[in-house]
Amino acid sequence: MTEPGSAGALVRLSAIEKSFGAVRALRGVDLDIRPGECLGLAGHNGAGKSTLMQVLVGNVVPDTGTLTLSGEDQTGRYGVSRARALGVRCVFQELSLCPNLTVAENTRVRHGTLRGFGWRRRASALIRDKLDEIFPGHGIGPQELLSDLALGQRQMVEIATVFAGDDPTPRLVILDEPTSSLDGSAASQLLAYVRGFVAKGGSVILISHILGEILSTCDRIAVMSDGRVVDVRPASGFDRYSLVESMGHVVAHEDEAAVEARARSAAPVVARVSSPRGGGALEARRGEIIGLAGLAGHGQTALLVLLQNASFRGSRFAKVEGRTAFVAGDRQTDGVFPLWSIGQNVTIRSLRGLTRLGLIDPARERAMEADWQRRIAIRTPDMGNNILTLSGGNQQKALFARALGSDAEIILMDDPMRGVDIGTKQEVYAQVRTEAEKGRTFIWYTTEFDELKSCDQIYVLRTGRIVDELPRADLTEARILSASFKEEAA
Ligand SMILES: Nc1ncnc2c1ncn2[C@@H]1O[C@H](COP(=O)(O)OP(=O)(O)OP(=O)(O)O)[C@@H](O)[C@H]1O
Repeated sequence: MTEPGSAGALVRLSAIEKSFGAVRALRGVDLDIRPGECLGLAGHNGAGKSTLMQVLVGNVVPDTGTLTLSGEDQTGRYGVSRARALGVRCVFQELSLCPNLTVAENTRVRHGTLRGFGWRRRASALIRDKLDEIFPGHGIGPQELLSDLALGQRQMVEIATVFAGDDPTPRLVILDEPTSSLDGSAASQLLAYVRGFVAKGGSVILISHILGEILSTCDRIAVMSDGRVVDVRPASGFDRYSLVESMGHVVAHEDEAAVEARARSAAPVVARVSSPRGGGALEARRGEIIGLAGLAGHGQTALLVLLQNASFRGSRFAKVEGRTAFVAGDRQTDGVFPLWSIGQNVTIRSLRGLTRLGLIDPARERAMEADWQRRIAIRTPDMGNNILTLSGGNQQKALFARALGSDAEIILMDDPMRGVDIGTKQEVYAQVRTEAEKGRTFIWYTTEFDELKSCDQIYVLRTGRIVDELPRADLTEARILSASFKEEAA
């Protein structure tokens, strides 16, 4: 689908095909990227977006097709170092920095020219300046260990290392779901920076499941489905609904997606956290969907972990009445068992209920796997495949299936919709609501404001304390932002 008027393309991909065993990830992709433009790339989980980007950065060699950069055919001689030398850089969906190195050391790993006497000082200055430029007020020190940073901060470092340096100057930067673990404020900072970068002649490919940011930031949008580019238009030619339609989904209007505001039920309290660090207390009643909001890294994950631990060992600060399951947001570190199959990853939390005569019954295990593959649309030809053969969003679905399919009465969700496509999100929201109506309780940390509309009661955290509590009926973005920033504004 090469468009007219694309003669000056920086990159041209033509008829690109790639299969992984039986899976045809790319089925003849044609796409141009122009200098000075931000191209949005949208599509369902498993559509082939990340695979296409892996071709662009030289990690994956296509089976057939051609890649042209600045008019020069790269076929047969393209790889990671050539891509880098030509100014192609990428922020991957799964963060790729080394957790046991500092921010500055990670910068050194990415930038080979930072060698010789004084490299540490130069690396620190390079990353500090870029972080200051993209994310003013970030609060990250170059000598901090990556493993000590919150997920959102790690993502900021990853983004800053990719834009930093001129060895050579980045010409095309691919951002694969860059805002998925950033809070709204950091996400806006990044998108403003992207606009500035393309205004100076750089090119950006922005992959995101958050359609608002694609629509507001990109000049053109390409939609992928089942390994093909099925639509390319100027961003002004799409709105939220036509974009979702072109991805092959039917979108619910926001009002339908939101939970109807209702008075707080008189059901028994099943989870209680007493005034962490001197703030307000949290109470969750049976059948409620509780939202946790606030800037990323302000204690929401710690609160969920406290509840999870309290359900096993008890705690002075939290009381939990019932079995819990945890849906991790940081799937790489806390979610998937990387050596196991997709099916094993789904059933692990439910094995006790799948036994016969004290042994795991393989037939019941397979039945549960098949049931959840269907219910949550995990795209794979075989649930026996390794979990890492799934696209990022499909891995996240498997983690949902693990929790929802378990016997847990309280589901703790740590910003779990990262990377999940819009169609699946709507299905999961509906399932959460149905399960809550049946009496399950959800405590749900989210960095997406729209997801708070699915909650009954919302708590805002700042510096580890609960600083505001509001029912769904009082939810406004202004109120969440004001509670999140009050101290800084004072
Ligand atoms: N290394 C691999 N081995 C086997 N299958 C793979 C591999 N990498 C990708 N796939 C498959 O290729 C297809 C495309 O995956 P890809 O990650 O490109 O999708 P995506 O559009 O980026 O999805 P998401 O939005 O979930 O990130 C999927 O069916 C995935 O399971």
